[in-house]
Amino acid sequence: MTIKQALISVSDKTGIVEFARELRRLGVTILSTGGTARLLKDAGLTVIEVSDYTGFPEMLDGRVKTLHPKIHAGILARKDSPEHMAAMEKAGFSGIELVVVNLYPFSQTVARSDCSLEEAIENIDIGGPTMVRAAAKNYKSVTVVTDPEDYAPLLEEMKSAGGAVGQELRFQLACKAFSHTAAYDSAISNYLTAIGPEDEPPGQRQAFPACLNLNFSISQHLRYGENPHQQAAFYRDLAPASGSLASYTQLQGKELSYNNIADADAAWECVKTFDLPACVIIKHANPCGVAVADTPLAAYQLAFATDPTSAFGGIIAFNRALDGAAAEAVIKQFVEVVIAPELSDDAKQILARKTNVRVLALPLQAGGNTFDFKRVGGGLLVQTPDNLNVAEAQLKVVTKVQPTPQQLQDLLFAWRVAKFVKSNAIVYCAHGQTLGVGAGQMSRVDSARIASIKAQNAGLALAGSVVASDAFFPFRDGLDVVVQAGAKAVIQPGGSVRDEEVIAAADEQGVAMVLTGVRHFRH
Ligand SMILES: NC(=O)c1ncn([C@@H]2O[C@H](COP(=O)(O)O)[C@@H](O)[C@H]2O)c1NC=O
Repeated sequence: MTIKQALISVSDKTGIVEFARELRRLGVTILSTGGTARLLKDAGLTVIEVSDYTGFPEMLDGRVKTLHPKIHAGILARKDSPEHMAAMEKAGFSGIELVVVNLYPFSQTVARSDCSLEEAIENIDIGGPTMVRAAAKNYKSVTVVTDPEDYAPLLEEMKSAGGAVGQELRFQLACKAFSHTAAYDSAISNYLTAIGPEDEPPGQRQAFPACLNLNFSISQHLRYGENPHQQAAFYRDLAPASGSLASYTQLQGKELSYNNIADADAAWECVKTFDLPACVIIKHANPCGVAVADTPLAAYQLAFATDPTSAFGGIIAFNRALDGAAAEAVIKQFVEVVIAPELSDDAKQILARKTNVRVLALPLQAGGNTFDFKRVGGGLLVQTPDNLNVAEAQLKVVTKVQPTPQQLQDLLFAWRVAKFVKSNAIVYCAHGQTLGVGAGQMSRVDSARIASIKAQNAGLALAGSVVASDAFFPFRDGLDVVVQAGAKAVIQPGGSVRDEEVIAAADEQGVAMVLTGVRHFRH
């Protein structure tokens, strides 16, 4: 479909002058709205103002600019329909073969904490989506562009095809256009259904919209899901939070699997919470070894030592640049995925010896998802993420014995790890290293037993260790198990009806206990 006439009306004016200049070189007539037309004219381009074209001036503060039959008939007329063409001729209208529109910045506007409802409403674009949807519907006759990233490929195609655009690209751009307006309307619906009919101060807004619209775009089709008989795909947020897993760059290795991505996320979120150089090894969504040390190599060696059996086929994440020494150690074990903020050239070369190992580089930045989701039959559970990190000042010592400064440091480390272990979680630690992890048990006392068995299997002594419990001890039995195993200090939320009995048991056995006042269930 050869492009003779284009309509350009954009809020985001990135690259528009250069693009329009190339269109003019290809002999395209340009129709344009107020601000866009001014910009193009100032750049020396010949442009027809939409208001001159329709003979109808913009009105109502720009609420009506392009909403005119001459524009919409030009976009919606089917070139392959003799009836449409005859009707156009009778009306004296000409066709518009290219629509270049991007919308008022609604999401950016409402993201501002001082945005009023009135301002939000004025940033709801009406004429733009109308043209975009019309052009996308009529993609067999019209090309629609909503993203400046598409200017270059479109020009390339037009230049190579004498000013025409093929059906494949027109269809692709139409799909993108409908996704664009869907995401736009989703943002409006999410915003408006989260507030009342009156303009409320932003602080009083409900966090949860009455109608929750989610927009994700496909990042990759996966070979299969959690199991080979399940089909799967990975979708990314349209704008992933900074430093989140979806922003990874894969440097080498086999294609990521569904389980790889889930475990890589757990590893990355966990390792990101540490300030010191840290290493986290994940298996089946649980940390099987975590450590902080002076170097990535030392952190890896300590993390691996926690549970070498489970580390087999694990996902390993670092919060520091991976150097050659650490890479050399890592490739000695069977590893599925290695993640680091960056990798030295040495590390890259060493990992390249194991061509199957997936290596991901991810910017180490703060930021995370706004909501966590869990699908249940016929519904969706939504919550804010568990991004609470307890500080030393918030801890309450409840026993006669006070923890030593070293124990306090280890208790905080153990507490951070416990947050990433499936409940019921029991985590033994010492000197910035996990010694035994009990995960996902239905009873806390069993988790405590399993964690000590695992430490024993790894040849790690628990005498003098500290231990974290992700939620309170409902009875003294769990505490008795960890003390018997050798723990000398315990961190737990408190809040059980039997707290007194549990604290008395700690006093009786001469161990220190600190309460966090918050729990970290993870399911
Ligand atoms: N009302 C209309 O008829 C209308 N037609 C186009 N727009 C929008 O106006 C913006 C461009 O305006 P300008 O060219 O004046 O900078 C674009 O984001 C476009 O989507 C309109 N604005 C809002 O609805």
